[in-house]
Amino acid sequence: MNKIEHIGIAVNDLKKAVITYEKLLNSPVYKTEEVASENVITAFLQCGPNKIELLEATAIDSPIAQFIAKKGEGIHHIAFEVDDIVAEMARLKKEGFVLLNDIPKHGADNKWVCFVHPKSSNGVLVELCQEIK
Ligand SMILES: CC[C@@H](C(=O)O)C(=O)SCCNC(=O)CCNC(=O)[C@H](O)C(C)(C)COP(=O)(O)OP(=O)(O)OC[C@H]1O[C@@H](n2cnc3c(N)ncnc32)[C@H](O)[C@@H]1OP(=O)(O)O
Ligand SMILES: [Co+2]
Repeated sequence: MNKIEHIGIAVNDLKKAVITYEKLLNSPVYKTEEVASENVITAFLQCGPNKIELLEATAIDSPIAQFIAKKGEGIHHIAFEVDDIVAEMARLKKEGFVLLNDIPKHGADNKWVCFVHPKSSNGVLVELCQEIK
């Protein structure tokens, strides 16, 4: 894995969270994008070399709605950049990690993504991201 690609934060109200994080980071949102397959709407901010992804649920069965119902707003996942997501998925599967999708899914910000179950990674939901070229 190359580096942390983004940190995902689950929020109740994206518009309000954008105002808060733009003030906090002193940096504007550079992209908002709905990902219908995940039932989320996202907003991205840059903080130096790092990215923050704010996520609001667009449906009650969204993973974000379920997370907030159980744990409240907060850090939802850490995403790591990889060069070859299929190879990395195979490596992690062989190491015994539980992958939440068998083939890469289309994520936000022009990425292929795959999730690792938080029970496999000490209570942290991990996302693998590969840029779509
Ligand atoms: C916008 C696209 C993309 C991007 O490009 O960046 C995204 O980031 S999309 C983000 C939203 N999508 C996802 O999260 C997809 C993957 N997530 C899932 O498949 C599920 O949310 C889950 C992780 C399997 C949890 O679903 P749930 O129905 O609750 O599953 P389980 O019953 O198997 O497990 C429950 C267990 O896990 C704890 N949990 C749930 N979510 C998280 C989390 N984000 N971080 C840490 N722990 C989490 C939950 O509290 C339960 O724990 P126990 O109560 O102790 O059993
Ligand atoms: Co993400």
